[in-house]
Amino acid sequence: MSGLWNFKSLSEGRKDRNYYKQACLPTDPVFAEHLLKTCLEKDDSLRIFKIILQKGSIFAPGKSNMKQTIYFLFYINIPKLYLNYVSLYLFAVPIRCPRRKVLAPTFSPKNLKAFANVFSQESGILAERLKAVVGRGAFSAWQYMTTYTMDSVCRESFKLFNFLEINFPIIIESKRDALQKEHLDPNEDESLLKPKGDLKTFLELLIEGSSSNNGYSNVELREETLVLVLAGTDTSAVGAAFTLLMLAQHPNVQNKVYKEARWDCHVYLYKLKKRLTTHTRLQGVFEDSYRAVTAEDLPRLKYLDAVIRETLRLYPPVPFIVRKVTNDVTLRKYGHLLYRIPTSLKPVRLEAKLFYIISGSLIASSVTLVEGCGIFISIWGIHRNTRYWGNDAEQFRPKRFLEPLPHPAAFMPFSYGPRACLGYQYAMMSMKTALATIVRRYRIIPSDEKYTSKEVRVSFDVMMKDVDNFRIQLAMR
Ligand code: HEM
Repeated sequence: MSGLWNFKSLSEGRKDRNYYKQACLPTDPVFAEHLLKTCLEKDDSLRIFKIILQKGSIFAPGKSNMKQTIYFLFYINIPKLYLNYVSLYLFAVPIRCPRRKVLAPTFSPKNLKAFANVFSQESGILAERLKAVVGRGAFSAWQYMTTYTMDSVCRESFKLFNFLEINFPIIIESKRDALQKEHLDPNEDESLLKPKGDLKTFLELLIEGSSSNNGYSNVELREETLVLVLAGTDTSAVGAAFTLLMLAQHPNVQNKVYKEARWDCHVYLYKLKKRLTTHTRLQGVFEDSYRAVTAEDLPRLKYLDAVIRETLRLYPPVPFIVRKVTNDVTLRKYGHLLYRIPTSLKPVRLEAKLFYIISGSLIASSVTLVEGCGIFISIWGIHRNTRYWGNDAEQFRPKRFLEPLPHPAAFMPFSYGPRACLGYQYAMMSMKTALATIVRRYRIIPSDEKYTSKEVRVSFDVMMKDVDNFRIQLAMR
């Protein structure tokens, strides 16, 4: 990951203060939190994605209207970190990002509950597919996990192949018509485009959310659906695949996850049996560990939740976020540390009054990031910052997530602030369902049993991945 630090930086010095024109790489949550709440535009270095996704949510302009420096100075002077958080939240003027406004209700609790059925069905299919590799030595889990997330998202989006063809406007129009018709006549037969049951596709939910004048146009609908497909597939697949690696390398952790899933299953079964004495034909479905995971199970799988979070801490699928400064932002000293700039980024002309050199890094009393400056928030660095996570920051220890966070922004795999990931809960539910289903059926073993704690080597291309392609083995329970 060191490559992340080797980009070129040019600093334009201005008198009395430190000005950074090009690069800023905070690894401290205090600064990251401030920057993520004040700098809402994506940097131009991401223009290749802008070309693909056009103005889709991830790159849509975000309007920041916070008086950043004042709030920041206010909250860094308050000693209790959680108070800092509350004060910033209360003082921040709400952000208006029209694209996000329409997209956000798609992830309402009601819709999420309905999506859980899809995860459950797709996890069952995933577990069946994995049967083919059980007991047959090492294989790459990547293709299985990415098929699972792609199938789940696409079932909720619409038929991907239709989407790839040019007839997207026709699909939208027919869906608009169908929804309107349904609205007028609720007894009408179900549209062929609509999946069975309560579940609405992402596209239908977005069209519904676009019924007012401020809703999406057809072009915007296409952009947002593409955003959901791209943002929601590989990210969750990477998260789940890294968790499989961690479970393979830490058998004790895996045992706890397994016990939690089984125990939970029994409690559920017990309650269900009491209720279902007359519905005996259903009992067989729930009698063994093959029972599908339901939306109600997910909140109870607390240890699994901690395991996934600890994995995302050590191996965040999106290891850094790129933003652009649109108004000068000043970061000031707090505690003993101000701002760490790797020596390779040492500016040519720096005119601050106070400098500290700590182990090859330059620490200044205040840093002003000028308009146009690109910011790389290092999620990787924040997640391994020993100041917050302790000296064992590099260790896999899921128990940390059963305790309060050391700082609200110390854990941010889904980013932080007004432009944080919209699919956060969706992703957690999807990963939990798949992992709980796999662990209940199979024992996960490292690709080479001799190296149980082999260090994971990562590479970075758009997302962070395992160089060895997430290789594991499976055995029947
Ligand atoms: C483990 C899985 C995931 C991770 C690690 C992840 C991470 C992220 C990160 C870091 C950002 C923000 C980038 C920034 O702050 O500039 C983001 C934005 C976004 N994500 Fe996710 N994501 C995940 C899953 C999903 C899923 C499943 C969906 C939807 C189905 C989704 C939809 C979005 C959208 C729409 C945005 C743009 C939000 C905005 O700019 O207003 N993500 N995600």
